[in-house]
Amino acid sequence: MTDRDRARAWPAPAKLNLMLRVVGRRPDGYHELQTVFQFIDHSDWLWFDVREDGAVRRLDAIAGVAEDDDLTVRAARALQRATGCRLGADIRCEKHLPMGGGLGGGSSDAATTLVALNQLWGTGLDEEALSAIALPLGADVPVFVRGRAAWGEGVGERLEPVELPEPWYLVLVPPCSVATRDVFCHPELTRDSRPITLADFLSGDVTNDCLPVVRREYPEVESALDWLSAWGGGRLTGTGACVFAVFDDEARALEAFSRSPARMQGFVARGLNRSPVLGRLIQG
Ligand SMILES: C[C@](O)(CO)[C@H](O)COP(=O)(O)OP(=O)(O)OC[C@H]1O[C@@H](n2ccc(N)nc2=O)[C@H](O)[C@@H]1O
Ligand SMILES: Nc1ncnc2c1ncn2[C@@H]1O[C@H](COP(=O)(O)OP(=O)(O)OP(=O)(O)O)[C@@H](O)[C@H]1O
Repeated sequence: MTDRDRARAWPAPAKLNLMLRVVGRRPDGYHELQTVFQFIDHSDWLWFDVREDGAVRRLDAIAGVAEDDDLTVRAARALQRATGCRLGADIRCEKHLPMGGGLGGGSSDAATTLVALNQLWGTGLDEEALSAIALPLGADVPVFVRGRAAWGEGVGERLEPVELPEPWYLVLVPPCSVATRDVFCHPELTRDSRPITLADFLSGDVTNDCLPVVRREYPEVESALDWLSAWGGGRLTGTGACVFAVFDDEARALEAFSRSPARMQGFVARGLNRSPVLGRLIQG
């Protein structure tokens, strides 16, 4: 990335679900969850050039995702529809976050697009209005728009900001992709967990109800979790495939990563209670 590119780039950070309980199912098939979201400083990067002709174009292809299905393009068009804005955009996206990884990469790309174009187009929507456009794009998009670590309920749209420790995480990316829909459709998914409180989570209840199903269906996830057990235990983010372990300092996380088997992809990242998108927004 050149210095000029870096100055104009917008981050789309990953999230981790530090716990995930499935506490019910709505009539439309969506699942009622309890979860805790925290951002990490590992991001996709996006660039926007405003167009006067109203067209929305994606300049970098993403394998397996058609331009009209791309969440950045859908987000830009949703913002145009909601505001009547006649401007368009050329959108570039440098992907670093794995797809189907449970890191929310596509959702974060969509949220950054909403926040950035709201500023660049001068459409002036507040956080509440942007979140309302975000939810139909995906259950994870609102938390990225709001940009604060949160306790989430409903399908993830009822969000309460939380201040958490900001430890270091070793995130392993198993060589498989997990479709969120497949996990939520699985006959053996536990759907009636007892709801807990934030205090329960803070005192150590970090269950992810998707784990037993994902562990069984994806041996690659199981072996990453087994390997992390030597480092205090691994957790699944969202519906996977990524798993993570928590460390007090970066050096120890890097040491663990350096000892992981060669076939294990991954990275070390810091937990963040504020999304870097908020900082980029202030910068203009
Ligand atoms: C698992 C999480 O990542 C936790 O943060 C999210 O709940 C998933 O969010 P997402 O990837 O934005 O999910 P969406 O794109 O809205 O939904 C994908 C599919 O997963 C299922 N789905 C998703 C979320 C939810 N609470 N219940 C569901 O049953 C639905 O079948 C849906 O068709
Ligand atoms: N810009 C985009 N980046 C990534 N995926 C996209 C994008 N646009 C659409 N998609 C689609 O969204 C799907 C989910 O991608 P995403 O990166 O959000 O996975 P994920 O991290 O597992 O999501 P989640 O944690 O929200 O379940 C992809 O498989 C792809 O088909």
